[in-house]
Amino acid sequence: MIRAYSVEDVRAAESAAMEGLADGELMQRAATGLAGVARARLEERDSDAVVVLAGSGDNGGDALYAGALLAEAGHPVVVVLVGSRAHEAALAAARDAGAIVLEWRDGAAPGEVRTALGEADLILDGVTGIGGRPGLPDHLAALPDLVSDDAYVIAVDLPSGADPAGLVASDAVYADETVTFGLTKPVHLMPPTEPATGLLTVVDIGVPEPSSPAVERLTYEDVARLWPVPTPTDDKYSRGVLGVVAGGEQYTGAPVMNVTAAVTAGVGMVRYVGPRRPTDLLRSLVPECVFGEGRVQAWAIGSGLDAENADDDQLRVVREALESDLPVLLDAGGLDLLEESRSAPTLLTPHAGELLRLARRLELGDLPDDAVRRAPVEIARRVADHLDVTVLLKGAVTAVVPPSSAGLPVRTQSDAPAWLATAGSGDVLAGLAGALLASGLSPLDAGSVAALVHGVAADDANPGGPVRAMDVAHQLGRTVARLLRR
Ligand SMILES: NC(=O)C1=CN([C@@H]2O[C@H](COP(=O)(O)OP(=O)(O)OC[C@H]3O[C@@H](n4cnc5c(N)ncnc54)[C@H](O)[C@@H]3O)[C@@H](O)[C@H]2O)[C@@H](O)CC1
Repeated sequence: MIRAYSVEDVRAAESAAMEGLADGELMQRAATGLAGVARARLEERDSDAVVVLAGSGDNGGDALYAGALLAEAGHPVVVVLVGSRAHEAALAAARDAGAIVLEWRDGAAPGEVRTALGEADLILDGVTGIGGRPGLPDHLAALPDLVSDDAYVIAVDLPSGADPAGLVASDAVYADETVTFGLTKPVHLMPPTEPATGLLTVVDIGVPEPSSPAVERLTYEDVARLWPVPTPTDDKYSRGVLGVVAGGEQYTGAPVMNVTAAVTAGVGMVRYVGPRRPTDLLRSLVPECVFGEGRVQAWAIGSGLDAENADDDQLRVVREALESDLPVLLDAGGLDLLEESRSAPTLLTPHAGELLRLARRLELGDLPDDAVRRAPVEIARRVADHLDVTVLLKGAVTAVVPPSSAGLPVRTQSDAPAWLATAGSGDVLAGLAGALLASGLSPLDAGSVAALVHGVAADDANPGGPVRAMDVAHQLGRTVARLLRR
């Protein structure tokens, strides 16, 4: 498990670590680790010229001390001071080591700064760290255009401009790599900010780990730990029966993908409830599936289901499922059918548009069109709290957000190649997560394990290339086996 801690917890842990250490010791450790990574990247890339962007705070201090170490090692270093102040001792160290010092404190970039940025092989971005407000200072808006495409950008602690809490989207430096100190922070793992982080490298500076993370990310080991592996005494019922209510006469593909995914992921049995055409199709395509009502351990409801034109039988079964004490997953059209909170485990799997529609239907505050893009986890949290459900918000970084009442951290996963953004992949995810709910996992575990396995299976199905949803569904069993074997 990868764990990230809130800025307050990071600051408290750093203060605890500083007790008994000489003044500035942690910053020296941070700068030494940062300079070590920077030197390795310069060497790997057979390159030389370094530019240090240094802001007003301690993040600028880290960057300046690292710049001093790189200059001492013989690299040409240009320091660009971009804040109203600079860390004095660190700046003196950089000067003493031979760095050239330029200023770009406001307005357009001076010519010599443009030249330095255009010629840099490696840039250390030390504008803001965990003390940063979201967004770049106005005068740095043009920064991305001034950086050569060939330069390797290392963000110091976090990409400047990105919200340290990872809650809101903003202008930020997009780094190739982020070197963070001691602890991972939410900015590195959350949907609106992770894309700016690049490769994440954690340098140990001796900061103790706080007790409760704000964000978690599952690794392959966690999948091996959480996956419901059958024992010799299991049978198809004890392994979990998933009921699927999906599709209709017009939408026949979604149930095929739900059911194929659940069967391939190894659920004990799947029962499908739906009208004639999807039923006939499933009979020929997924012979393992059984049809009609019966006992189930969880429901996956809503993929390809048009709530307004749904079959009466389907609507009745959905009503009964929602009133039952069984776990329910609601996807796509199923999201329109949830009116109130239920006491049993419930997992919603919207994409951004569906989450916005749902939050608006529930009248959860002022919600402009870009609300979910700007603050995805906050909007998911509003829905989770209002309905007391877990919300899995699908995206390049998928967030699984439990209700605040659960007292659990958000989980985020970014295992999927961009190729997975294709019609039907959400139906596969719903079938997979539903299978895990049926085998007894909590909504948080089912959602996060499903998100990881879904993403890895997409890559396994066709590494580095396009992938169709059905291929992901067919790949699931082999990917699970691979992850369990590790
Ligand atoms: N506290 C510690 O023990 C350690 C801190 N370290 C470094 O210290 C950093 C935190 O330092 P600070 O608390 O000084 O905070 P920062 O260096 O992140 O930034 C604070 C400064 O930037 C300005 N600022 C913030 N947002 C801005 C924006 N959007 N536009 C323009 N200016 C903005 C603030 O007014 C302030 O002057 C960490 O990220 C890390 O890099 C490391 O040296 C390791 C040890």
